Amino acid sequence: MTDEIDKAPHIPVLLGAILREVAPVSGVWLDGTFGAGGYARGLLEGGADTVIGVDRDPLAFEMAADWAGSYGDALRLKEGTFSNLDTLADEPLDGVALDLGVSSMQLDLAERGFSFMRDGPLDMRMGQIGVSAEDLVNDAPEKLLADILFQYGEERAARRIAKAIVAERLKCRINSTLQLAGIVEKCLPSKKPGQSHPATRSFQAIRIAVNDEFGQLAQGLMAAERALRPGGKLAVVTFHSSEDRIVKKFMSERSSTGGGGSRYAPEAAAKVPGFTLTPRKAIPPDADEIARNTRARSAKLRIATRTDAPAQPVAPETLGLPQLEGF
Ligand SMILES: C[S@@+](CC[C@H](N)C(=O)[O-])C[C@H]1O[C@@H](n2cnc3c(N)ncnc32)[C@H](O)[C@@H]1O
Repeated sequence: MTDEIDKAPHIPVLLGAILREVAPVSGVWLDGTFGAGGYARGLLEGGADTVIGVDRDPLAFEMAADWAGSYGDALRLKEGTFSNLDTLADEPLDGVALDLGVSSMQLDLAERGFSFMRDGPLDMRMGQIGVSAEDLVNDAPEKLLADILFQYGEERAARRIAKAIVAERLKCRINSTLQLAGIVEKCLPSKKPGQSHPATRSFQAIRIAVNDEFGQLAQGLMAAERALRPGGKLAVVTFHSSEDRIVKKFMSERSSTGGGGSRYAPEAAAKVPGFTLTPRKAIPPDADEIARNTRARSAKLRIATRTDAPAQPVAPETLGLPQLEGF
């Protein structure tokens, strides 16, 4: 099955910027999105003593089998989700890196069902457990489908597409990627040159729902706060605005002192920041990186440095996580 994977080397996004910003790299890092191993290798070559490579997709480790051993004990691979990354590390961490989304290996394999360009079963699960895209598309109530398309894909035609999906599934089960892409395409004006494929936002939304990507991210950021030692670095690369909003809100909430108590509201205790923002703003890829790798176009890197304050959970509302009724 792995023959379908494009043999062109995977180009890790914003890895150079991470290595530059956190320099000198040292100690134990956890790469929570191992994928093709680009970050893990970069961190090891850049000075990390150990990298714990985590991925929810066992394919990532299958694909690394021919090179991972050359790093000996310095590279430890663990199948799992980064939402509980603190339980996957045995020692306080010097760094956590997250490079969100799907890998090109996953997109390349038609049978994984991520791509509207390749016909395959409507699966979209990064790990091989849980509800698939086929289950969601055929069983979810119309309102929930519309909410998913709107909230997770920012798809303005969400209601129209959800209605078309429900009409189609009354006739036959929707079970292939091209079948779903066709339904979406019929609801939208045809693609003009330079525009993305009409099904892009719907596929993104359904993938995010199937893999609970926003919930994973929120939990993963809190788990990183628990796992990092004082001075440890949290580096997160996102690819769309909803993901970046969650990271930005988390980092801003956990790096603020929140005004603290005042004579009018003495009960509002000052917050003790778990991170400082280093740097304060998101780092985009430079023109060279975008020219080399179009996937980097929409990427943003945010980095925060752990303080010695105890870790504190952050409520989902504070992070602006969409609350979907019935999901
Ligand atoms: C964009 S790729 C990472 C590419 C990697 N940085 C590299 O340079 O090769 C994202 C990877 O993260 C994995 N992933 C996504 N969400 C995850 C989660 N919540 N827990 C663990 N792995 C996850 C996916 O399965 C995929 O392999």
